Amino acid sequence: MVSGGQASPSWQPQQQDSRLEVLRGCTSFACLGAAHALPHSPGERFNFPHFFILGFGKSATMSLAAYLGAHPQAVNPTPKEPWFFTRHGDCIHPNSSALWGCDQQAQQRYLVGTLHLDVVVASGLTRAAFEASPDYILASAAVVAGIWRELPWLKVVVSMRDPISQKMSAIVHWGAAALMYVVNSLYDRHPPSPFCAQFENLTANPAAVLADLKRFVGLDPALAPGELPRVNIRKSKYRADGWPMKRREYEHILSLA
Ligand SMILES: Nc1ncnc2c1ncn2[C@@H]1O[C@H](COP(=O)(O)OS(=O)(=O)O)[C@@H](OP(=O)(O)O)[C@H]1O
Repeated sequence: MVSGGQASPSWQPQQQDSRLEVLRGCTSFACLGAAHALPHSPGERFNFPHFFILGFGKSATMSLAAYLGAHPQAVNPTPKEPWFFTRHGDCIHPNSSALWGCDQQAQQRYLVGTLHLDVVVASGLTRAAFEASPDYILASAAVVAGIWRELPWLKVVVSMRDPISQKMSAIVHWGAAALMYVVNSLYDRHPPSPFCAQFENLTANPAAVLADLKRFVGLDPALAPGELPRVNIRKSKYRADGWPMKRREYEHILSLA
């Protein structure tokens, strides 16, 4: 067993340990790693955490997170956007040349308080914890490598949108056309490859894209909510009738795209 949830690098799972037993009480990524080195027992369905949703701004990321979060097998994070690896986990230590790692107490808060490890363990790994922090998609190579080092089993969902309409939406919502980068190749390189939810396909044919998405993350399609919600809809809040775009505005968007 892992004492206090702290798996030391030399710790080796005993034959009688099950993944679930090791996970119970884990308070560190090292402990999660030790648990995931053990095979699933029959009936266990998910890893912990199981997937991240990484969306480019204005690509229906919040609707996707709401859709998957409404699935009875999903466990929603608290808060919805934890920003753990980039802001709140004390993961990047300035003035240090060592590999980054996240603060130990912050890891515990994240695994237990944010991702609800106890709920997932109580379900016998039949529920999937996830999170959706928008800025992970733009994180530095060091942060992305760190995420993979700590959670190599993670499944990644990326939402994307045609850059022109993405920027128009950003101008309406935020007053500025946010830059959009290509998916960090480090996400791309790590198996399994991310699932790309392309906004135009998703909104034109939600049933087909959502069916593929549920297959990818392993949530039971029979239990899924019926429809993709409409979160952050421009028409309900902002400039419902659009605005006469100036040529220089359009050229600016084109230059960003
Ligand atoms: N179900 C559905 N159908 C059609 N369109 C949808 C849907 N859900 C979200 N959206 C559109 O996605 C835009 C908001 O995206 P995000 O939630 O990713 O925005 S944010 O970056 O998190 O603020 C925003 O785009 P615009 O309306 O073009 O501004 C939403 O309208």
